[in-house]
Amino acid sequence: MKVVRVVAAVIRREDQVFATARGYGEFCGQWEFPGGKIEESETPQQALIREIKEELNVDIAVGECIDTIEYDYATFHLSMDCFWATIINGQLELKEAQAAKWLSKVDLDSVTWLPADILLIDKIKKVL
Ligand SMILES: Nc1nc2c([nH]c(=O)n2[C@H]2C[C@H](O)[C@@H](COP(=O)(O)OP(=O)(O)OP(=O)(O)O)O2)c(=O)[nH]1
Repeated sequence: MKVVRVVAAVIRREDQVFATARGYGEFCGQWEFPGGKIEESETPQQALIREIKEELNVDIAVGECIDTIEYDYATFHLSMDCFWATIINGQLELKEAQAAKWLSKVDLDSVTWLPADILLIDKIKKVL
């Protein structure tokens, strides 16, 4: 099966994390952490800084890796490196997402996550 390597940022502000709803495609309307595919020659951290600038127009500092999520979708295998991140410059703008929310621990179950993200949410809950 095709392997898609993705990187995602769990942007943190005090006890909240920033989630976005997909604005297009197969998973339109479902919630995720901003990020995208790692291009050849990029490190995961470089890919994450680039994607967040493209999608949200802010600069981030990339922190520790939370987990690498491995998940089989119907047509591909997802391998997703998930990092803590903080905004270091700029105001959030939604360039691609249809909606966004800052979620605290008790709000994490209130949105419909992409299937692969369920595995990550438990880890985030332990830290928030
Ligand atoms: N960014 C992101 N992608 C996720 C998450 N969970 C999850 O299953 N995915 C999947 C959905 C997509 O199949 C893939 C990410 O691809 P993408 O479409 O965002 O990447 P991209 O912007 O580089 O690609 P493209 O649309 O330009 O082709 O990973 C998540 O939390 N964040």
